[in-house]
Amino acid sequence: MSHLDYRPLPLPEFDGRPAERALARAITRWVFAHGGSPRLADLAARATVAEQRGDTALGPLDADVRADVGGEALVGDGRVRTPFVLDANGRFYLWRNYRFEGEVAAALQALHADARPLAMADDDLAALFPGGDPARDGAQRQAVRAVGGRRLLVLTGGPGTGKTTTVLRMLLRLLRDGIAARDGIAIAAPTGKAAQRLVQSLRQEAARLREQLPAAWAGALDALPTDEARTVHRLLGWSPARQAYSRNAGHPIDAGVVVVDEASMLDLAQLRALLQALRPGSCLLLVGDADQLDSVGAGSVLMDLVATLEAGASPALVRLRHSFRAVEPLVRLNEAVRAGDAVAVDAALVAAGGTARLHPLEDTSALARRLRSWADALAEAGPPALLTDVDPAAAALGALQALPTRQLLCALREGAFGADVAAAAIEARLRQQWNVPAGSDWFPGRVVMVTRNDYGARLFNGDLGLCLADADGRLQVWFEAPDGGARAFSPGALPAHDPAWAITIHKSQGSEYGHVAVLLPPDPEHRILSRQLLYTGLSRAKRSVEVWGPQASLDAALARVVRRAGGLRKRLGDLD
Ligand SMILES: Nc1ncnc2c1ncn2[C@@H]1O[C@H](COP(=O)(O)OP(=O)(O)OP(=O)(O)O)[C@@H](O)[C@H]1O
Repeated sequence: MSHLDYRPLPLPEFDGRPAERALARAITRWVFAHGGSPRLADLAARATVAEQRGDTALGPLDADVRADVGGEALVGDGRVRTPFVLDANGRFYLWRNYRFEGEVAAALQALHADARPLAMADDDLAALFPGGDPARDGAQRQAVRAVGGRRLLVLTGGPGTGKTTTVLRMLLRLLRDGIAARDGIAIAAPTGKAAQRLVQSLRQEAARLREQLPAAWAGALDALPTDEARTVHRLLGWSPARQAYSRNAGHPIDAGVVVVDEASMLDLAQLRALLQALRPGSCLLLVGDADQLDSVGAGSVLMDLVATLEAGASPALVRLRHSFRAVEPLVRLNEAVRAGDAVAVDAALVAAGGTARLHPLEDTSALARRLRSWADALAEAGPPALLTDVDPAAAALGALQALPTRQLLCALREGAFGADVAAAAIEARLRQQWNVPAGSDWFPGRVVMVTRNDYGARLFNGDLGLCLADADGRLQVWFEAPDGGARAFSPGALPAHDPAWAITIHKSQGSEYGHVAVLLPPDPEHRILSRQLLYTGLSRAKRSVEVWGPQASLDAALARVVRRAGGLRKRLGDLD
C-alpha cells in the first residue's frame, strides 16, 4: 500500500480538539515525508497528542503492532537516537521523552543509592518535637532521622499534615550536622504563589521555634534561609530569551541541599533539569502531596517516585498521615475522596453539617442563582477602604493577606460551567452591588490573577493582585512581595491577567482558602472529572467547602483515577 492509499485510522479521542487534530495531521505528514508507514504515522500522532495530555509514552503496545513498526528506520530501541523508540516493554516513545525518562530514572537511582545514614541524638530529636505524641508526629520524627546522610528524601502527605513543619526541622538537623551550613540551602516551588506561601510558613515556624529550642540550636536557626523561596524556573536560571536553563551540570545550583515543595507540580522535563543541575554530593528533598493532580506538563514524577519507594519500603520516603488542621469533617471528607470511597464521601457530607455540603445544581439557571448568592456574600463586606497616606503598603498587605477567605474553584476553564464565565458573572454582580460606574474596568476590591510570568516586573503566573484606591482615589493593583511586603502597580502595567473570582482547580494547586466551592461540569461523562481533580479542589479548603454539581458528576469523579501512561515507574525499578 502506498501512503497515497492511506486513510487515517480512526482517532476516537481526537474529536473536539482542533489544535490536537492539527498536530496529529502535521506529525502524520512528517512521518510519511520521512518514509514511515501509515501505522507508524498513526502511532506518532497518538504519542504526540498523548504527550500534550501528560503521557510520556504509549502502550505497552500489542505484539502485532510492535512487529509492524519495530523494524522501521524511524524507530529504534533507544540505544541510538531515532525519532521514535519502541522499548523492550513495548512502550512507544517520542525520542525526547524516552531520553528524559531514562535520565531521570538513572539520576534518581544514583541519588537514592548514595545513602550513608547518619545517626541523630535522641535529645536533639526530642528538642525538635517536645512532648510529642508518636501517633501524631512519629512520621515527622522519622523524616528528620532519615534525612541525615541521604541524598534523596521524599516527604509526602495531604494538606496540613505538617510537611513544612517537618522540612524546617530536617533543615535544622542538616544545619546542626554541618552539612547544609557548609554548602547552603536552596528552597523552591513550581509556582510563585507556592514559593511565597512556603516562605511565609517557614518564617512563622522558625519564629516559633526560636522561642522553644535550646540555645544550642541558635546557630542553625540563624542560618535558615527563611526569606527566600524561588520558583523552580528561577532556581534553574530560566532564560526566556534563550528558552533554556542556565543551571546545569557544568554550572550547578549553588547549594548543598535543594528543597522543592509542591513537587506534584513538577513535570518530567523540569525534574530532569533539576537533577542535572544538582551539585555533586548535594541532597534533594522533594515535598508534596502525591495524591493531587499531576503536573501541567507531561509525566507524573512524584506519584511514580512515591509508588516506587513505597513498594520497596524505602526509608527515603516518609508519608505523613496525621492532619493537624483541626477541621475534622474536612479531614474525613478528603480522606474518603482520596480513597475513592463514595459511601464514605456521602457519610462524610452528611456528618459535616454546614462544614461540607453538596449543591446538586444541574443547569445554567441553577448555576446563575448560586453565583449570584456567592457574589452577594463576597460583596457583603463592601469595597475595601481607601488607603491612607500612613504606610499604605502595610495596609495593602493586610488587605491582601485577608483575601483568601472564599474562592470558587472550577473543574473547567471554558464553557458555561467554566471559570471564565463564572468569574465574569461574579464580577458583574459585584459591580452592581458596589455601584461601580459603568465603563471603568478597575474598581477597589477587584482581584486578579497574573497568567503569564513577567520577569522584569517580578510578577508570576498565579500571583494574586488586589486593586485598591489611595488617598487621592488613584487605583493601583497591589501584590505581595517576595520579601513579605506589598508592591503596587498601575493597572496598565500589569502582565496578562484574569479576574480571580473563579479559577480552575489546576491553578489553585499550592494555595489554600478559608471557604471553597468546587464547581463540577454537569455531564458525568466529562473527561476532566477525576478523583485527583476533586481531591485537589476540596483539599484547598481550610474551614468549609461546597461541591456544586450533580451527584452523578461527583460519583464519576470519585470513580475515575487518572493514571498517566509512561515508563518511569518501570524504569525506576526497585529502589532499595
Ligand atoms: N508535630 C506537630 N505538632 C503540633 N502541630 C503541628 C505539628 N506539625 C505540624 N503542626 C501544625 O499543623 C499545621 C500544618 O502544618 P504545615 O503547614 O507544616 O503542614 P503542610 O503539610 O505543610 O500543610 P500544607 O502544605 O497543606 O500547607 C500548622 O499549623 C503546624 O503548626
